[in-house]
Amino acid sequence: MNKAPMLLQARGIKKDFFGNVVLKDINFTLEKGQIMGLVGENGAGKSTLMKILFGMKDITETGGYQGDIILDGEKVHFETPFDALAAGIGMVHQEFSLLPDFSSTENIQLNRESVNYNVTSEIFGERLNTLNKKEMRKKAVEAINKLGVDLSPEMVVSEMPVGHKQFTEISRELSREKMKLLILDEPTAVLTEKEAETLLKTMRKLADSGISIIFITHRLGEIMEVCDKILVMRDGCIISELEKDKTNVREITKAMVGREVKGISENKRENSDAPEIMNISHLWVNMPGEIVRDVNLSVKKGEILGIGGLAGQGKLGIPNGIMGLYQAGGKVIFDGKEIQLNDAKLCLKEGLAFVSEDRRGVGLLLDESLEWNVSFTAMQAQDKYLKKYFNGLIKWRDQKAIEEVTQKYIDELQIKCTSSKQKAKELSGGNQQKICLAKAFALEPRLLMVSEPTRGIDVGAKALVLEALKKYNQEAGTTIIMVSSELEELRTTCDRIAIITDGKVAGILPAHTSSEEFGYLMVGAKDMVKEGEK
Ligand SMILES: Nc1ncnc2c1ncn2[C@@H]1O[C@H](COP(=O)(O)OP(=O)(O)OP(=O)(O)O)[C@@H](O)[C@H]1O
Repeated sequence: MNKAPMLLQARGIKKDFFGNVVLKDINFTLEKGQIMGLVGENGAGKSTLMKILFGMKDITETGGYQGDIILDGEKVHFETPFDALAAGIGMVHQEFSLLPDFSSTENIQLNRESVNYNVTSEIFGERLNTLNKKEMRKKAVEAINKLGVDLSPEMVVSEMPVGHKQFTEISRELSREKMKLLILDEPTAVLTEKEAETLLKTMRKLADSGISIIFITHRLGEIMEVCDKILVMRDGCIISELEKDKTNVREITKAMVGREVKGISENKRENSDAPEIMNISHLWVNMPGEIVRDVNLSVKKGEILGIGGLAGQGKLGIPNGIMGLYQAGGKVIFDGKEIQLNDAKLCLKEGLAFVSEDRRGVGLLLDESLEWNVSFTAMQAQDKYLKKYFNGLIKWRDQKAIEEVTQKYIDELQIKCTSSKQKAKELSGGNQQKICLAKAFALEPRLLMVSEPTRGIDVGAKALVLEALKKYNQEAGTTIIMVSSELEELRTTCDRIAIITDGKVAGILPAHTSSEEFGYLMVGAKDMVKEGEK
C-alpha cells in the first residue's frame, strides 16, 4: 500500500516558560488523513505543543519556541492563530473560546468572519447587523449537521450546558473551508458517552476526506477506537510512538505514567442507619439543558451519595440549583435548617461547598496565585486564614496559614506547579481541576458537592482524586454529593447512587448494584430493576 503524503512534521521543538522547560525535543510526523492520538499525564506538555502549532499568544508572549514546523513541505512559524487558520489549521481548545452573549449560529459564523481573534462583543454586535443572518444560519446548520448532533442554532452560549458549548466550538471549526489539520484538545471531556461516540464517528469521516487530526484525550478507549497512531508524552518528551493495531490501553497507560496503574479501591460501606443531614423536596432548577423538575432526596450524614444519569436529564442542575448558581425553588433542609435558595454566599456560610463542572467559568480566579485561589472563598465567606486585630475590627491575611494550607493540598493531590505562588492560568487543565478541589477542601464544609470531579484528569491521577475524596469523607466526616456522568467512577466511590431522568429521581440503589440495573433506571425501565429502593 502506498504511504499517504505527509502533512506535518515537527523537528526538535523546545519550549520553556521563564526557564521552566516544558517541551524538550519533540519530533513527529503526521500524514494526510491520519488521526494521531496525543496522550500523557496532566502537565506532560500536550496543550503547550498544540498551542505552538496554532500560534497562540501564550507562546509568542513568553519568548516563542525553538525548532521547526513543516506544513505541506514548507517551513512555517505562526505568530497568531490567524496565521494558523489561514494555513488551514483549526483548533478546539480545552477552554471555550466562545462569545457568551451570542447564539451558536453567531459563534460558528463570526469567528471565521472576524479579523481579530480577541475582538470584543461590541464590535461583533455592530458587525452582526451588517451580516446576512439567514445565510449565516444556513451555514451554521450545515456545520451542525456535519457533526450530527442535536444543537439549537438559536441558543445563546451563556445559557448552554457545557456539552452544547463544546459542539458549538467544533461546529465552528467544521464550518471553515480548506481545513487541512484539526487539533482537538480534550473535546470529549465535557461530552457524554453517546455524544462522544457521535464526535468520534465524525472524526473518522473527516479523516477519510483527507483532513488530518491531532486528538488529545484522557479517555484511552477513544484513542483505541479512532486513532491510527498514538504519541505518548511524559515530562515534556515523547516517550513512545505506537501504532494503534499493535498496542493496547494497558501498554499506553504504562508508557504514560511509567508504571502499572492501580485501580480504585471499592467502597463497600452500608450505613443505612445514619441520620439524615439534608432533605431535598420538590426541588426545581431552571438550568438550561439540565432542567430539574421535581427532585426529592434524603441525604444521610457521612455518606457519599452519587448522582448519575444521562446528559440533559437534570443531574447537573441539582447542585447548581442548591448552591444558587441557577434559579431554583422547592425546599432544602440542611441539618434541621431550611436553606435559603438562590443565594450562593449564604450556602457557603451554612457549611456547604461546591466544585462546579465548569472549571474555568465559576471555578477559578485565573490571574491569581494558587494560594489566593485555594484560600479566597474561605476568607470571604468564613473569615478563615485571616488574622484579627482590635477585637476583629481589622482583619489581615494570615500569609503563613495560607501558604501552609495551599502546600498541604499541592502535596496531597500531587498538583504539578512551580510553587504555591504560581498563577492558576499557568497550570495544565488537569492540575487546575485539582486546585478547584483544594479550594473546596479548604472551606472544610459540612457537606461538599462535586460535579464531574475527574474531568480532564489523567488515568493515573484519577484514582488519586477519587481516593482523596474518600479520604476526606472518612477523615473529616464530611458528607459528599458527587455528580458524575461516569457510572463506574460513581460505583467505586459512592455508598448509594441516585439516577436522575427527566428532572426527577428515577431510583436510588446501593453503589455495588450491577451497572445493568443502573442502566435500566437511566433509560426509564424502572420495572426491570431487581434490588434497592427504586
Ligand atoms: N502560560 C504558562 N506559563 C507558565 N507555565 C505554563 C504555561 N502554560 C503551561 N505551563 C506549564 O507547562 C506544563 C505543561 O502544561 P500543558 O498544559 O501543556 O500540559 P498538558 O499535558 O496539556 O496537561 P493536561 O492533561 O492537564 O491538560 C505545565 O507544567 C504547566 O504548568
